[in-house]
Amino acid sequence: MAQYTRVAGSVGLITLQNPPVNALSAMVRQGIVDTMERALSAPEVKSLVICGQKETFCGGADIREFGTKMSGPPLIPLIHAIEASTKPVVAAIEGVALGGGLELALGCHYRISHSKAKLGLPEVTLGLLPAAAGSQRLPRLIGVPAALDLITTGRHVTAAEALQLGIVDQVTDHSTVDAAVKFALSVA
Ligand SMILES: CCCCCCCC/C=C\C=C\CC(=O)SCCNC(=O)CCNC(=O)[C@H](O)C(C)(C)COP(=O)(O)OP(=O)(O)OC[C@H]1O[C@@H](n2cnc3c(N)ncnc32)[C@H](O)[C@@H]1OP(=O)(O)O
Repeated sequence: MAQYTRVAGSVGLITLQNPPVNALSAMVRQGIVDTMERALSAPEVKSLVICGQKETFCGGADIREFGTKMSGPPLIPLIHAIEASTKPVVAAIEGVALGGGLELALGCHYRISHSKAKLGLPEVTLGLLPAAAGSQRLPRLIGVPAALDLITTGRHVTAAEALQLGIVDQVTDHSTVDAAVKFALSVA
């Protein structure tokens, strides 16, 4: 699921909740759809932050759903709706942003990362390719050679490398959610 709260007066905070790594289960995807709708329809909300509970952004597809019947909202339109949002959306990345989790962050307008976070598109290690437009959004963001390296190796990058490549906009050693809320207030 995803929890919705309003912080700092005008920031809608969406917190992914699916232990242990806030993977994109059907319930989490439905939670994102519902909380995005709520935040977008609230006139007092001027910008949004998406984070994960317990200092982990998102580990991607929920491996516990592999081999089960697909249910819940598909990821591609969900991420497109975030990207198309008229209110700026900031991803607050702690722990990991992997696979669909990084694709979700790439659909946000800005990304703030904790210095200890790891980011990557490990789909290739599962015999897959990033299928929620990560293979389009990442090259647009950082260029084709760097994106191809990440997509074809599946390697995880540190926050420092993600900043240098241009995947994230800011790295913090402190509270990532606080930094993202401050950033969201500044771009609203
Ligand atoms: C047909 C139905 C499919 C449903 C698809 C619906 C749509 C989904 C949308 C998009 C799909 C995109 C594709 C992907 O995202 S592919 C990428 C999937 N993610 C991964 O491959 C990450 C795998 N995990 C790891 O690399 C590591 O576990 C890591 C997150 C780095 C954490 O490492 P570490 O700190 O060493 O801890 P553990 O490996 O021991 O893991 C701790 C516990 O977390 C559980 N875990 C890890 N990843 C997932 C996950 N993706 N989903 C659910 N659970 C996950 C792991 O099993 C451990 O659990 P436990 O402590 O109970 O053993």
